[in-house]
Amino acid sequence: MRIQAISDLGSARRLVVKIGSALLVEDGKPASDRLKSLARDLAELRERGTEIIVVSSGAIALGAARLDLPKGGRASLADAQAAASVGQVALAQLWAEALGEHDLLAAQMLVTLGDLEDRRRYLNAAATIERLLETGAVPVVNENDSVATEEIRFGDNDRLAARVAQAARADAVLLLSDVDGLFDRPPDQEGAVLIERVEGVTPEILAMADTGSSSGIGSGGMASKLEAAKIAGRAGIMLAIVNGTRLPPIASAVAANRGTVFLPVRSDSARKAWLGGRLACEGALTVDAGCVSALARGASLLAAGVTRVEGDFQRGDLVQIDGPDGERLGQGLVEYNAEECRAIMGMREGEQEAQLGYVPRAAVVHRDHMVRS
Ligand SMILES: Nc1ncnc2c1ncn2[C@@H]1O[C@H](COP(=O)(O)OP(=O)(O)O)[C@@H](O)[C@H]1O
Ligand SMILES: N[C@@H](CCC(=O)OP(=O)(O)O)C(=O)O
Repeated sequence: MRIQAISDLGSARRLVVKIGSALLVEDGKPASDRLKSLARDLAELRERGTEIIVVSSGAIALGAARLDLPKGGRASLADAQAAASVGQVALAQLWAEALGEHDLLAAQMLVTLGDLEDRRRYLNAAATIERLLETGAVPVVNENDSVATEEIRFGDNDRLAARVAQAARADAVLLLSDVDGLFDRPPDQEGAVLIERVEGVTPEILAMADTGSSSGIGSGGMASKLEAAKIAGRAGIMLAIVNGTRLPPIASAVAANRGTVFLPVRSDSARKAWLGGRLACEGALTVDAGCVSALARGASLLAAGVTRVEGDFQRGDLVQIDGPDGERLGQGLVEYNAEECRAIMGMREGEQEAQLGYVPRAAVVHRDHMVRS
């Protein structure tokens, strides 16, 4: 069944539920009533046949309090990593107890960006989730903050939740936040209006989100939720943002049918969805206007159309593809390393072999390994 509305969520075959720090941690302590109420909601969904995967924030907020470290953006990376190490133990214990009250077994999965960027590791994570669900356990996922560095981390569990939903082939992602959904401007501004339904995360939609978290605890903000909606949408997965402050968090939101629903506008193949949801480009190729038209027709990216090469990437790495004005056109797996790309850019096929020293490949980025933004 395609999930088209918040009121449909109870019919989802497989649902990823993400809960932010601002809901789970209050003044450095667990919001126990809310966690217990959420666990009851999840147990009821399970009873009715929905498989559940939880993505839970809160490790840094809990750990920072226990270590008496600065919270939010003021914390250093080392502080955040130390806090996450301490907080994750507490967070896992809280989930084990809350789900255990309903005879549900919590299964902790800590993932790094690389676990979902690398295709082999992505499929490995997908297999683990599948096996856990088969056993009846409830995967409780968080970023492995204690080892994530600035450059290679999700940094927010919204996009992580969308990537987990892709890997798990879920029907929907539910982001529980401290706001009713996406408003046409930051909700504290005069006249802000709730956007109830979005089909396609356009630049206009992205512009509505003021980055950063209002709670000062969370790190995702609305911008990361919109990026998450784009990632989910590529895989044909609906994403909803609802207010999780009311108890019971999910049942209240489903009954009210209030929030923002992002409906998928395409359904790439599983591999293309994985490729489109990748977040870590190792370089960028700028192409000319002729190439922009060719890519729009579904062609591969040829060296003749490349006007600029940025980064120091290897063959097989993910690179961003930009138009002449810097607009992001898409991303894909590059067939040459950066040095070779610089050597053959702008050249027709016949000129390339002399530069490469071997017969050139069909394209710089083949259309089968490319997704458009
Ligand atoms: N256009 C917008 N619509 C809704 N919320 C917005 C918007 N722009 C900024 N925000 C802020 O984003 C916050 C939600 O993000 P965040 O605090 O990270 O929550 P979470 O802990 O769920 O990730 C809201 O509390 C709100 O103040
Ligand atoms: N991995 C981090 C959560 C990062 C995050 O996305 O937080 P939030 O914006 O509160 O959902 C933690 O456990 O604290």
